[in-house]
Amino acid sequence: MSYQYDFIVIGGGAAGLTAAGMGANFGAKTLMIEADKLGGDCTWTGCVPSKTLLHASKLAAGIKEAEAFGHQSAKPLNFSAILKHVRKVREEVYEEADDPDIYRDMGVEIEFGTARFVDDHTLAIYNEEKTTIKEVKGRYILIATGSKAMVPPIKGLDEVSYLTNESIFELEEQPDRLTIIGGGPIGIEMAQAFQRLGTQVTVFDMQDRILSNDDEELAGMLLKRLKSEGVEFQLSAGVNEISQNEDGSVLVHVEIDGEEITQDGDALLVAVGRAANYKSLNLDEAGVHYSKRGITVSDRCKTNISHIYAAGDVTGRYQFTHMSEHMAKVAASNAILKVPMKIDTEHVPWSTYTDPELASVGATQRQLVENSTSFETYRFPYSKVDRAITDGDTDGLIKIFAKKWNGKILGATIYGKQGGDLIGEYALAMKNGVTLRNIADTIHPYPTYGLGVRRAADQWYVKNQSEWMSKLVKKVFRYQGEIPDLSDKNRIV
Ligand SMILES: Cc1cc2nc3c(=O)[nH]c(=O)nc-3n(C[C@H](O)[C@H](O)[C@H](O)COP(=O)(O)OP(=O)(O)OC[C@H]3O[C@@H](n4cnc5c(N)ncnc54)[C@H](O)[C@@H]3O)c2cc1C
Ligand SMILES: NC(=O)c1ccc[n+]([C@@H]2O[C@H](COP(=O)([O-])OP(=O)(O)OC[C@H]3O[C@@H](n4cnc5c(N)ncnc54)[C@H](O)[C@@H]3O)[C@@H](O)[C@H]2O)c1
Repeated sequence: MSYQYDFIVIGGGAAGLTAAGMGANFGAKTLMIEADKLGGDCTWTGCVPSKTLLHASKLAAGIKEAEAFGHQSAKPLNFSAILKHVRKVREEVYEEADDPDIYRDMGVEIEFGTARFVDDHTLAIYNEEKTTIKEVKGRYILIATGSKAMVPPIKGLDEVSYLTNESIFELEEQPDRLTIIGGGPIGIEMAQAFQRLGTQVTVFDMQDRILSNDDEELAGMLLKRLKSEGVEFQLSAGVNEISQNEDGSVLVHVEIDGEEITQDGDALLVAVGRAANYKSLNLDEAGVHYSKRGITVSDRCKTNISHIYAAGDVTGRYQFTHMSEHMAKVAASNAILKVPMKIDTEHVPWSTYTDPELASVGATQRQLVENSTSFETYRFPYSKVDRAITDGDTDGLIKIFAKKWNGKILGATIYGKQGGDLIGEYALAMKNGVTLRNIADTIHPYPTYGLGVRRAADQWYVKNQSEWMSKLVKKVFRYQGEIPDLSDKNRIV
């Protein structure tokens, strides 16, 4: 069979862009098909606008803090100007990283339109009027069509106006009161951003905690911080119904502990998870297997059809930009280069970009306990990180889960300033077999937050210091001092 293309990539988000670039780089005749604009969720409706808004809200909080130091107050903030700035930054990122010409220069051909399978090697590309523009055949095909906000089956939701990540960054007017359903990363980041910009935020979650994929203790610290900033939380809250007042405000009817409460808000954000984008693809024509969660792939990002791969959010596995890129690399390596590569499931880092940040890598404490893995927890509070003290925010804690006898790191989690950046050091260490002892013995500059990473690793030495060894040293060298009390298991040095 002859194919027009060696490699066809459907979707031009983080996964698609990475894979298409790789394909062209290795001489595969590559076509990328995109239904909208290159850049996908991350650039337009996800990471970039959310992180820009969080930064704007951090500045707003900083202005308030500066007033306490005697600085003159700035002008009241202009919400629509802030949102305009958010949208401008998106354009900048697009021009710098996602502009089609960047990819054309790499040798990638691009077609704008929606792709659907005609058979397992053929795709029809159609426009908004549903007219087929052309049909293309590819030897290898990568599906990277991402995800969109999941709409939960709550009574009345389809009759009210509500926001998702696709519409929240298009707001022109600031809501006085914002109700958020969902205490996951999207709900929590937006809760802090809007609260700091002056909106009264209330978050509802059906679980009894927020950020359920993160360490319970650290997520609890973040919850406390957000409450202290004025965000209201209703947890273990099952939303029964949603309705709208005549003035446009949205009523959320919730049951908590058997009691009905009604929350009135000027706007409602629904952030209860993601739904994979596969319905437009006609997967049955290609025989590709999928479930409600997304397209089923192996650890090599291969579907059940040997020449069709899938990567990123559409697989429903790890819904992060860096994992979309990583999966795309795995898929392209296997398809184009025939280099067997698997998804690195053991060293996945993630971070929620609140202030302070909450970041993790590797196994969580809960996973280790569930798997009956033996481990020790090494803790180090930000109140002992000098840089946190000089910056005036010591709210934070580093926790490392590691093997006691050799300091092998199994997982790490950080709640505190720069947590998202710091977690990369543990990811690098874990991936390359660097132990807590190695980190403890590595010189880190003073006074940085990174020094906290080293001092947390020092705790491995502290916990492994035994009384008999200290006594032996004292005896051999005939020292005169007292051996400190080493019996306190929670001693932090
Ligand atoms: C508010 C928010 C904040 C986030 N913040 C972070 C963060 O800080 N860090 C992080 O790592 N992750 C973050 N994420 C997650 C991140 O945005 C996604 O994991 C990532 O963008 C997924 O990339 P992707 O390539 O798989 O899909 P997408 O970026 O969604 O790209 C899929 C592309 O496929 C196109 N497409 C769909 N169907 C078709 C079709 N049939 N034919 C042709 N094209 C099609 C779409 O138009 C889209 O451009 C955030 C998400 C949200 C919603
Ligand atoms: N910083 C980041 O890396 C970042 C930021 C935002 C989003 N993301 C990605 O996007 C994904 C989606 O984020 P998300 O926050 O929408 O989803 P999520 O699945 O992570 O969290 C959804 C929350 O909504 C709650 N929920 C679900 N249905 C509910 C209902 N009917 N009533 C009340 N609560 C309900 C769940 O208990 C959960 O806590 C994340 O998992 C993450 O992969 C990443």
